[in-house]
Amino acid sequence: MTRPPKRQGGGPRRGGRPHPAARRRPLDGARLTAYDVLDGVSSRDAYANLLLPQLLRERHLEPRDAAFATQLAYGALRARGTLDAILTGLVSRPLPELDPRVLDLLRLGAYQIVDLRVPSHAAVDTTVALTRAIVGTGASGLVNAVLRKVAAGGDRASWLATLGAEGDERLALATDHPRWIVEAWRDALGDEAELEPALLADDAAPEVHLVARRMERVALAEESGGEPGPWSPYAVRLGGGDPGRLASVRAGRAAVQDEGSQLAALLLTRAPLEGRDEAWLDVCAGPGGKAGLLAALRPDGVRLTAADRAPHRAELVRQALGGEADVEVLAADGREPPWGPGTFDRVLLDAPCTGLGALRRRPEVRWRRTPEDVPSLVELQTELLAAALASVRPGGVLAYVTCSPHTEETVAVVDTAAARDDVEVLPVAPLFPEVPGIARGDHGQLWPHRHGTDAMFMALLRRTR
Ligand SMILES: C[S@@+](CC[C@H](N)C(=O)[O-])C[C@H]1O[C@@H](n2cnc3c(N)ncnc32)[C@H](O)[C@@H]1O
Repeated sequence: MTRPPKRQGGGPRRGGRPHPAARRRPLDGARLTAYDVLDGVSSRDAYANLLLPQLLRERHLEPRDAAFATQLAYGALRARGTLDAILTGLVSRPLPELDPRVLDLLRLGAYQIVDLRVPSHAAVDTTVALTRAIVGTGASGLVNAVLRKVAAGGDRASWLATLGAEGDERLALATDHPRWIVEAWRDALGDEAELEPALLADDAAPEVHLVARRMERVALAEESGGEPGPWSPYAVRLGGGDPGRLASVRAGRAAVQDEGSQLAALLLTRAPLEGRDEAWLDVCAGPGGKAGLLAALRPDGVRLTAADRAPHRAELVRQALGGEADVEVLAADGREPPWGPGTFDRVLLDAPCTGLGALRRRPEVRWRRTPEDVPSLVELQTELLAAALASVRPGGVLAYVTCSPHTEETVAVVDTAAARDDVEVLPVAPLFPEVPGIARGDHGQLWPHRHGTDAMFMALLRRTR
């Protein structure tokens, strides 16, 4: 399996407002911005998907430079495992002993050489200039020498051959995933032939998906220049551009939302219900993506309650639902809810999780998460699910959703709940006849290589009494 060819980056360009490091001579704005993102992630635990847009706004990069900065920053963060494996053999000291700024500069330069195939003189010269400005002349010699060796080793395919990795180690390096995530995806997929395509799809930059919440999707497609999404009747997929500029998005009639998340909200609305259908609950609603779609899709007269434990996330939900009638937003812990048992007819539990299915959007998260994160999340998910089931009236339904396919966080959590004698599992796939390949046993599982969405898991449970 080969990686899709990636666009080549250009040479030095003019940037926007100068960085402190650029006082003496102008530096390449795109590469400097990418470096600042890598540095923020390494030194301050910043989130790239928040830091990068902030820097792009502040620096007023031209669209082409902004696109290159994004490709560089996200790509180098995703590829960290492979880049470090290459650099380890070329630096005399262990990588953690290097000045962290030098390590990030080496990663940035090496990424351009092995993955973007930027001409090596451009990649080396611009990185050496950045090193001189950011760290000092002393470090630039090391960066120059190491990057020349990276260039001499060729592209990623040549380097993988040189590193001699086999089996899961090769898969991990070829697809930019830590090995434990490779294993978790294999376990969840259950199909070895699909594993590499799945991981490669998880390593590609995602399209932007929009949701038409309070407007016709055809009008949104026209306004945005996008195409209707294949699965959700409300989805529009965009090839590029800044969705924040769209009048419909600014007015709240549309929003950015992965098509998989749209299907998760749709699942709750499609679940068969007997009797009353008046009260819906979104237990873990922040920042309000699915609650926004639920509010738009509910029949007249349905009251929507949306909660989140974190007050600032509840505030984001309030903003997302601004102007909607019959909604209540609460800052509340779903394990000790302020509402009574059996209050709701339909409940969505979009549980906090490792996010292993949404790695495309958060490039550094794959290296931040560890297997040790899983047990405490499973405990929280199990408690939240038990409490959420208590909030459903007999005959009512609950959708349990995670943006992770990890079996412990998904099937195993649902199995524990389904062992109760007042709960039955409802099959998901029959509710989505238009979505092939969604069944994971009785549950639903979307995949980036099959559906072009995040790897979203969904299960449907009914309270029998
Ligand atoms: C996966 S996110 C929800 C995403 C949201 N449904 C959307 O579509 O925008 C999980 C949320 O659960 C919240 N959360 C974590 N623990 C919680 C708890 N004990 N009770 C309620 N919310 C909790 C987190 O603050 C986070 O906002």
